[in-house]
Amino acid sequence: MYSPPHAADSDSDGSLLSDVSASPPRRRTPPRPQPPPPKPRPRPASTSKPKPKLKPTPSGTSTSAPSPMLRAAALSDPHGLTARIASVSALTAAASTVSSSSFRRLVQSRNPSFDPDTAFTAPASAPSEVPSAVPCPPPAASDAPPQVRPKRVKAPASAPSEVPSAAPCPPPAASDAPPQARPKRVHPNSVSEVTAAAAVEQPKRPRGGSEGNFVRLNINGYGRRRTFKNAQTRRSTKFRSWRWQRAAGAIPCGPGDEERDFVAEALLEREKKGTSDAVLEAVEMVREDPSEQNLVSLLKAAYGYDSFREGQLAAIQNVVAGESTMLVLPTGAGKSLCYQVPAMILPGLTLVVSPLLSLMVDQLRKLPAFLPGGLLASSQTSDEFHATRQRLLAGEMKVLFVSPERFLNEEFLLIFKDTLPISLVAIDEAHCISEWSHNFRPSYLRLRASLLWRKLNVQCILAMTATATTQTLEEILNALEIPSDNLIQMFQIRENLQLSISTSDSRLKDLILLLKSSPFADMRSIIVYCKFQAETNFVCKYLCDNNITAKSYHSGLPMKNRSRVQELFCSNKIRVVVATVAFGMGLDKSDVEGVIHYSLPESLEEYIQETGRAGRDGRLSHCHLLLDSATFYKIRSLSHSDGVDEYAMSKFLYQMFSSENATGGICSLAKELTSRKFDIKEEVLLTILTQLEIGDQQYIHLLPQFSVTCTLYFHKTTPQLLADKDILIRSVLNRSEMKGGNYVFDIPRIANDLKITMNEVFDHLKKLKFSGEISFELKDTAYCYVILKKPDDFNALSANLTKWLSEVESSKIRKLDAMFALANFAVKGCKRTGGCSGSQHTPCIQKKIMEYFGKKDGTSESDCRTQLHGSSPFLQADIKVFIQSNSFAKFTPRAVARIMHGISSPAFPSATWSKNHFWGRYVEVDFPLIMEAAKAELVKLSGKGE
Ligand SMILES: Nc1ncnc2c1ncn2[C@@H]1O[C@H](COP(=O)(O)OP(=O)(O)OP(=O)(O)O)[C@@H](O)[C@H]1O
Repeated sequence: MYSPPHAADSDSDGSLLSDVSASPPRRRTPPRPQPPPPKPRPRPASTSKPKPKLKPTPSGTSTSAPSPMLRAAALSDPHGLTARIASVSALTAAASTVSSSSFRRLVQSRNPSFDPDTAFTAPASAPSEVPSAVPCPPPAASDAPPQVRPKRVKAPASAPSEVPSAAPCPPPAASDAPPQARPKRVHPNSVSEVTAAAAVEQPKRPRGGSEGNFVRLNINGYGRRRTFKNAQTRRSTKFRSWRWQRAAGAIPCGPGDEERDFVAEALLEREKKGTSDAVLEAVEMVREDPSEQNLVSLLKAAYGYDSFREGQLAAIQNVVAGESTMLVLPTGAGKSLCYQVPAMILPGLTLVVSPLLSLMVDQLRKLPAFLPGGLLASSQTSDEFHATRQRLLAGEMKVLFVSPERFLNEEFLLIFKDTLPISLVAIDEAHCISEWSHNFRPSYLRLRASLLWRKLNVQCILAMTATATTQTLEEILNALEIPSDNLIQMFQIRENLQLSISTSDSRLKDLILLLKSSPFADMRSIIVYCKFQAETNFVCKYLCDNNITAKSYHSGLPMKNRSRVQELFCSNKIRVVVATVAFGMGLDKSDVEGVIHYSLPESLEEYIQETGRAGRDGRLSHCHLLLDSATFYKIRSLSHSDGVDEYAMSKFLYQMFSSENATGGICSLAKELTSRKFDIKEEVLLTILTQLEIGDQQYIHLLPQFSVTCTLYFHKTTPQLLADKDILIRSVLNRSEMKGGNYVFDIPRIANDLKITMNEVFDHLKKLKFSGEISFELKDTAYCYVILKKPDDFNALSANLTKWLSEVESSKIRKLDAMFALANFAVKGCKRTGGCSGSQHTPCIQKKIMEYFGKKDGTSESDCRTQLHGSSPFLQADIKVFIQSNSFAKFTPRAVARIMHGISSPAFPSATWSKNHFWGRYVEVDFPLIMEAAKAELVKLSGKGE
């Protein structure tokens, strides 16, 4: 058996707001060559020829074309800030002075009373160890012993391009520059290497992890050559300019890597399909009269299908008529068609909100050719973002896929303000909006009708999901202000699935047995679902050792490997995929014949969704669940990893709204540090912050996440001299701490001082860096927010929030209990009448599922029958020994209970605590019981201590 799982093992692509990784891990891009910041290098031999140094050209004499940086900046600055700051060449030596003066104008325009000469006290003179524009040592002879290299600073997680060179030397000579980074890789089909190179040189905007763990992709499909195989493709639509532009390389190419290639190919594949006259004519007909007949003609012309499936026509007609609609269709029933067809018909843009990048990429790939699409994710470079924006503004895109986190980004929202009409917002996996759903995501919480109407002027909303209880549906309808009459709901489990369950004391052996006997032995495509990432690898290896070829799939694997597994599976080259829940969303393989649940699903919703991957072609398919109570206890334990104590909540709120944090100013909370300090998981912190923004009383305005701690290195001018010319540097010098001889400061604090945004601070630093004056390093990704109102009653607020979180936790546990109760009923309670026989329980499972989804909170009476052990006679004594033997740690009752259950938490991570003798020892005892026992013991001990 594998060792007890902990948070890091699990994987549910967002199915838990807690212990599991919601989405694929972000892949770090390798550090790129830095434009000016120099590196200390060994002296060249005195005999060697002096190499020409790169000298900045005086601005007045420069005749060269504008730098790529400036060209890109012109595209990329919605506020015109870049243009103002860098109106004179940023490459010139005088650039810092020039940009400083325009920056000064910016600051004064924001803050008319601001007087830079009096706003700050004179900057403290730099301590002697400050590397203030120290002249670079003369080049060393090549055979001389190399000088000690200053320690290289590790690239900050969120801004890989900002790796500073620690030494204050001028830029190195171009010719002898050592290789600083991996050579740039350009997509073989790159349309324009020049523009690709420009993109490479571009310093990047720092990003936090605000959009989940998305990998970085060129999701706009640049860097490939457009081939017109079909003459009809060329002639047709109003979107032609977009295609020609790209073919001509007018749209810059991003640097290619394997992931980009993968997406580019997906887009190419889509475009090859072409557009026909029949489609255009059919669209015109529907615009004139959206009758069933015309819509079916369009369906035939565009997709080749003869008729709509159940629910599709009604949903499409509603949307085309501008009526917001909630659509619940089983997996594989064809929900995508319900936004694609309206996107062809409606005049404006269709925005599709999707929870996972991989899902967006799949959906983008599946868009028909006549629907030009694009994608915006946080992992994109600012070039890619601005290129997409250009296409949007030019009306060259009909469908845009975005992650829910985009709605935090003002720059994104501004694209649509007044100019770009959005005809439809389609929210995929809409159940993520509801905290009562099986897959709640805090970032979905912000998707309210008020935001969509107010900020985006959206004309219609289509919410789509495959599974939702009545309570979840009510919440979605409320949040999106969809009239309940516009709920279109089909039965949630397909009739062609044979469902069976058996108890298992030895799941591995039983799995082998299952796979080697009928009906699974004859199947070509089977998915085995596991709960934890480590489990998938382990099970996969076991299958392979037993001559069953299998591959594992989970979100911890590199994107490339995942795509490969999916590809091989779809082309029937792998028979068995052992996967976490990450496998399946967007998987459109119609002939999966079997689904085996090696681990108990966390809810009936999850069970339906995963079994729904089988038999999408309508043929009889089989789904089997291996039930063991050990897994149930483990998963149930993990459900307690999100809970927060009222005490911790109130301390957290006091810090958020502390007197240092003024109303109206930008505040920040470093994610990792805050999470550890209050022992609250990062996802839960985000949930609390979102709740403070969208609750009855709006306390804060949430900003995108940002790396807020900046370390500054000066290279040319001394800090004081630069501060005289540049008010931002002046503010920095005033607000910095000296660490290791460098200036370290908090970006929000500078932004507040100068009354500008954090992006504006960052843009200005970039300008100075580009002129060779400075380099900088960013770290500490933080939640950023502006306080709108401080709470009047902290205690009441923390009590409310704690109660709400505890209800969410209970709801999650109830869902798991309902799943367990159903499985238990099938194997123990079912009388095997009415069609059930042996381990086959399709009728009774279907009946229970109907009951579950019919009830308001999705639970049934049998849920309470879940038998957790009562307290153990040794519990109290063990807790006492545990606390006493770890007296160095500051325990709360919750922390003790988590350790006894083997649950990792930010302050008590499994890496440290799983070695403890008591780790996971009481996993079968009810969590609240352990908390109570721990509380009693802690009170006793603190009484003795006094
Ligand atoms: N009216 C139709 N006739 C025939 N096939 C259809 C029809 N509508 C959709 N399909 C096909 O059904 C398949 C599944 O569609 P789609 O991916 O949109 O399902 P879905 O409901 O979004 O599934 P999931 O919940 O898994 O994302 C696709 O291959 C699609 O082309």
